[in-house]
Amino acid sequence: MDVHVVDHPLAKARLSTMRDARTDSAAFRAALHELTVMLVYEATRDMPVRIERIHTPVARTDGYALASPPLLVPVLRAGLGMADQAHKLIPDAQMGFVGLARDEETLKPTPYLESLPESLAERPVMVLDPMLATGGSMEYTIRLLIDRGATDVTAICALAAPEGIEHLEKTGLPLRVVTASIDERLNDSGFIVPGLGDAGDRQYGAV
Ligand SMILES: O=P(O)(O)OC[C@H]1O[C@H](OP(=O)(O)OP(=O)(O)O)[C@H](O)[C@@H]1O
Ligand SMILES: O=c1cc[nH]c(=O)[nH]1
Ligand SMILES: [Mg+2]
Repeated sequence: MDVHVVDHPLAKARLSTMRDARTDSAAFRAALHELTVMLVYEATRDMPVRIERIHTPVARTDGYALASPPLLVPVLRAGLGMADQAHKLIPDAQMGFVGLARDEETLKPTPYLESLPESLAERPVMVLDPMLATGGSMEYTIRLLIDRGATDVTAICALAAPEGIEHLEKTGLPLRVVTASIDERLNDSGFIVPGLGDAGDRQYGAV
């Protein structure tokens, strides 16, 4: 599995704002928006482009666009905070939605929403979820996509736990992960350490 850590001072700065317990919801959402732009920018770096001739006011030249804009799939709730920014960068993208809530005791994802195109054959997919902890929610989401024929899946996460990366690696699922940090570990409650707390609660309030 290819894991790409976006090790950039500006990404680190946004992530630090998100980590800081003094950051309020509005500032947390703003930092996640900006970090998402950086992560999606890096994740799309090697995507194939379509070239067509265009006219500038001065001359003819090559114009570029993504050959196959990805399907964006935010994982609710926390991934919603990445959806608009990713969509602004890739306006031609379609969007699907998956809703999962992790059980606090078992740490297993409980699905409550699935809105995806029937076939994803030949379509790149970008899953948006700020947190990759045990990896259970990401594995569940990836399996939904693969069941629909997806073969080119990238998970975009603000941060990840080593345990979650290892778990996904062991599944053998075809997947690429782009993240701003691989943190130290998970604690006994399944939270990432040092992490940033509950990414859904920090954006939208506790449920
Ligand atoms: O890797 P895992 O151990 O599965 O944990 C990661 C999941 O936990 C968070 O969602 P949560 O279940 O808290 O739902 P929320 O976004 O509604 O807060 C996060 O956004 C991931 O989806
Ligand atoms: O640290 C964590 C782990 C899972 N989900 C979160 O929102 N935060
Ligand atoms: Mg949550």
